[in-house]
Amino acid sequence: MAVLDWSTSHETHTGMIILASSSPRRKELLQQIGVPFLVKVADVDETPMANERPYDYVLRLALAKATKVAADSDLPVLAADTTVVLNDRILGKPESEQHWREMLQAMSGQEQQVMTGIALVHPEGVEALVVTTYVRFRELPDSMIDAYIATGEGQDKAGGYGIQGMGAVLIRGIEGSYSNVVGLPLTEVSQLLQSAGLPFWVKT
Ligand SMILES: Cc1cn([C@H]2C[C@H](O)[C@@H](COP(=O)(O)OP(=O)(O)OP(=O)(O)O)O2)c(=O)[nH]c1=O
Repeated sequence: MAVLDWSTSHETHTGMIILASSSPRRKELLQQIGVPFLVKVADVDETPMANERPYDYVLRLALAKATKVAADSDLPVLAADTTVVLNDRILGKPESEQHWREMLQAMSGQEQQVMTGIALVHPEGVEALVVTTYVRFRELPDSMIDAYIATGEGQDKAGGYGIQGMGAVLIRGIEGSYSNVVGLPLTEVSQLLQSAGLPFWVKT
């Protein structure tokens, strides 16, 4: 398969979609499975609604991002939203160093869920779903939390860590999709594209 930087290519191409995301991780993941795409960023308020369940929250935001970008686009639009869920509570991106430390302390030795909502808006309709991965953290001594915060790595990420980076050492194990934790569940994305009739290299 030829390697092209689809995300910066502006030539029209069969199967081209728009990725409605500012996330470099999502861009890399979509490139990884050979989907041709352009990037358009969806500016959406990510504040949870009062008493909103995490599942409903990630689904709502994925749909909001996809439909916002689709309003000005002719191509199919894919969007996603990832959050970390601990005891049914949404842990978003750290708002301060204190908040970040508290999140890591709360996740120490615990199992959390990482939920990603994905939405695809295409000429035939709108499809959306949520994928959940279970992530178990090791016990984190305060010295390790301090050292991880000092790396700055998890600051822009849900839950304040990145499994794909140094954050890998915080984790005892996962059950479910790895790419889902990084921000885009690739198996489900491929299934969504196929069910919408979009050309994809996996033939079933
Ligand atoms: C838990 C975890 C999250 N993340 C990332 C995935 C998402 O990019 C981010 C969660 O924030 P999101 O709001 O889902 O995404 P975003 O703000 O980065 O991008 P956009 O809304 O424009 O699509 O956290 C990791 O990269 N690694 C991890 O281990």
